[in-house]
Amino acid sequence: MNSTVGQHVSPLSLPLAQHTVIFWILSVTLPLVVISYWSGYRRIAAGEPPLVPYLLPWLGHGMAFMNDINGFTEWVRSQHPDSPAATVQVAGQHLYLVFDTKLASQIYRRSKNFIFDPFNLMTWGIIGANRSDLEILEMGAQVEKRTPGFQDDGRRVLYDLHRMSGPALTGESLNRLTSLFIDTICKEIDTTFPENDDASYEWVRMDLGEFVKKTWTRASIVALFGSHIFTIWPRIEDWLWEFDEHFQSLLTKMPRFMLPKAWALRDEAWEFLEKWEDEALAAEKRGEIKETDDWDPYWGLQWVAVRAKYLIKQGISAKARAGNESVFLWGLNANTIPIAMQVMNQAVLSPTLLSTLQAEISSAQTGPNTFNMAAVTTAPKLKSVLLESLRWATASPSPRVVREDCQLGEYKLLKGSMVIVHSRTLQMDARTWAIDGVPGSAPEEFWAERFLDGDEREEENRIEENREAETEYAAETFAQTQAQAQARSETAKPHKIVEPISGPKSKEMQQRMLSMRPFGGGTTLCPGRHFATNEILGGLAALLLRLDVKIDEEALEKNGAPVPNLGKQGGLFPDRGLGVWIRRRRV
Ligand code: HEM
Repeated sequence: MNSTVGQHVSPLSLPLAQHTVIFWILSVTLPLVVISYWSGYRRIAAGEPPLVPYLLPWLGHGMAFMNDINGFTEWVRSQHPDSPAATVQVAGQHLYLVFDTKLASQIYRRSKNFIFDPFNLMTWGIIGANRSDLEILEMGAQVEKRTPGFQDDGRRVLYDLHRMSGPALTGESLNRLTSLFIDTICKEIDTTFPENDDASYEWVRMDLGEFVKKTWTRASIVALFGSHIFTIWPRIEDWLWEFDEHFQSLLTKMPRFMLPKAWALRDEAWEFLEKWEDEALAAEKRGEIKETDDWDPYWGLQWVAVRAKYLIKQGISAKARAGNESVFLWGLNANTIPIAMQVMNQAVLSPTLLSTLQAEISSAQTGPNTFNMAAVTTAPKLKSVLLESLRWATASPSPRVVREDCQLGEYKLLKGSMVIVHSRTLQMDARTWAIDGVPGSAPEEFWAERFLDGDEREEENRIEENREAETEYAAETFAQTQAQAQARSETAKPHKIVEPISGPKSKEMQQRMLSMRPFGGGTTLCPGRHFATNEILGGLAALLLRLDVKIDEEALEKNGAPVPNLGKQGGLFPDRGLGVWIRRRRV
């Protein structure tokens, strides 16, 4: 046999030129690898969380981290299964991955030292803020070090935007937003399955996830950004999901020739969102929008108009405003819609679960097609399915920068390093979630009954953390005393709107709830969580009151049941379609 394929080739049999190349490669890289190992271990300061070894000097675990945060964090956890935190090296910096619920809570509470604003400013820079915008945005922002020549004229844009969202997404404004959303869902369903058309009552085959994705996306855009935006930007829904695929890569700040699609999507958003704002302002000038309107087709929800006009007044450029709207538009959908798809899939995958949920919806019904939202969102089984979907299918990494050297539990954390609480690691820890003798309770399983015990205490814990963090944030932003800042935070404190759902909570459940972090915590605790709950469970109720849905058994057998696709952050999409039969329900 002449072929050398599969045969061992001795290095000695290589030509001299190749020997020389190998010699040089080895003499350059080997010392680097050795130094990197040696210095890597030594560079860890006394008391820092244990360092995970790495090969490439400076870059460290950077590539693995950027390529697959979820897989990488899971791998780090497997290297340090009993450690509350671990250190990894990313682009010359230490990054602490936190796996312990108590440490996570400390990070969220101590908002003065574990700061989020550097990420906020970085995102603004990527989506269009110019130098002057960044100077304005830095005023009052919590940063590790100030830009040279920094001046503060008292503007507080990041803080003000942050404080506006709480009131807009709770109370009366939340109710209005929810009804706009549910009305659009109902209209969309009525358009696809008209009530007075016999054909609507025949079974048709569909992919359930795609139907939910399309309908829910349209409804949330209409509710928040109005209906006129679809005329200006007919491709908006396609843009949204393409941007979702590419946003992460923009954070690497690689040049356009390396990320042409990602930058083109950002530019597309600039073009149409600038136009959206111009046309809304023009409609206002023409007197088509009254100041008292809480929603209009041009701006959408009043809060969105108020935010946009606030940014104009603060001197933020048109591109930065458009970029900011694009990230908002993306963020509010990219988390919620995948979870809505997961909830819907799980509801129909088990006929027993489906009929229990239908029974809960029936008892919340107020008319043939209407229901009481509070009764739906607090019904035990519906709530448990939502919480289980959030546990099973979110990967929300909350990043912070360490502002000063500090002690966190048993560890010393160094100034300038990054900390990440990766919700998924907590939500998938078998020691927290698996129950002896209950095989279905393994964390990788979707178990609809897992949260029947309730979640009231969880919401209280979050609000407590949030209040502490807000007080620190306000104290610093306005250079106030702790007492003044507390008074400011109290006036804008989040509403407690989650009701107890099924009696007292067991100790075990309270412990597990501390490991639920789909909505982050502290100052950045998601203010949209109540609206997300209404979108997902209210949307499910609206759909099940209008439509009969049953699984396409043949397709399920062929394709298998969907599981979360770990390829992104935040809400995780199902990894495959779910074929179902749908028809209009006879009432
Ligand atoms: C299931 C759905 C959702 C999930 C899992 C989710 C998750 C999160 C997380 C993890 C954060 C904190 C980010 C961090 O600390 O790094 C966050 C912040 C935020 N979310 Fe959500 N979110 C959801 C839905 C929504 C919706 C529907 C809205 C708006 C209508 C919204 C608006 C916001 C805003 C404005 C912030 C920034 C808060 C601040 O820094 O002031 N979210 N979300």
